[in-house]
Amino acid sequence: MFLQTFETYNSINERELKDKNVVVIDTLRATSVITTALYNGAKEIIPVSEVEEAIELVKSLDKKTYLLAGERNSTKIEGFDLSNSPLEYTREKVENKTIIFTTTNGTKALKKVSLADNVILGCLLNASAVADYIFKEGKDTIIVCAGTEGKFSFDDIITAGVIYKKLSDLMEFESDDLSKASYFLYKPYEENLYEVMKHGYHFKRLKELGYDEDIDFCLTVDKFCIVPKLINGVIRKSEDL
Ligand SMILES: O=C(O)[C@H](CS(=O)(=O)O)OP(=O)(O)O
Ligand SMILES: [Mg+2]
Repeated sequence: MFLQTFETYNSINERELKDKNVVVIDTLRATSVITTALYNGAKEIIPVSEVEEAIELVKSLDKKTYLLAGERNSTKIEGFDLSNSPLEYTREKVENKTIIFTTTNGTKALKKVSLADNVILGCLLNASAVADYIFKEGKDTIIVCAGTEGKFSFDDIITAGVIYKKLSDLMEFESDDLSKASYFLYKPYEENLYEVMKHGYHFKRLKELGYDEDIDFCLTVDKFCIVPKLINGVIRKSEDL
């Protein structure tokens, strides 16, 4: 098995994704939100790139069955039901709902890889479940970090390093330099991820906005043992597919 890591989705050549596992990471906060929503009983999440697309899509849906969710500039979009804070995705709110979801980085990364035939979502919350999935699938794997505003983002690369470490506990594999770099960046801080995460632009931005509880939640390793999977533009728990 060969593991390759991309620091953002911009540099992805979709033809490289065929017949591979693709893991999309947006730890702060989109893939953490999606993992939490599915764990709390959401039926499915439909990622869309643009706000207008989300609003158009729900016109054909029964209002009782869906929620409009996401952010722009890290804050809830006017008229939407939920923001991009995982703490809002409680069972009471999301159970059995279809969530139409758009964010700045994560949903764009998901759209970019949507033609691949095996796309899963990773974050710190489900890192071990993702490593276990990759191990069982046994296929060459590409980790796609959403990044922040098209650039390298600490939070995503550190998460890739955590998944690398957990995968190396399960199997032997070869990897590219960025995969190795993600591991060596993470390893000295494995007992306290804050000590490295706190230097990241995205972390600092969310902290300045007062999203401390979101950060604490998203930096919790292995809170959930589920793996979200994107098939035909819809994300559901892989365990239910
Ligand atoms: O809401 C977030 O955390 C970010 C938006 S920003 O980069 O902080 O403006 O969106 P995400 O798509 O979850 O990275
Ligand atoms: Mg992010």
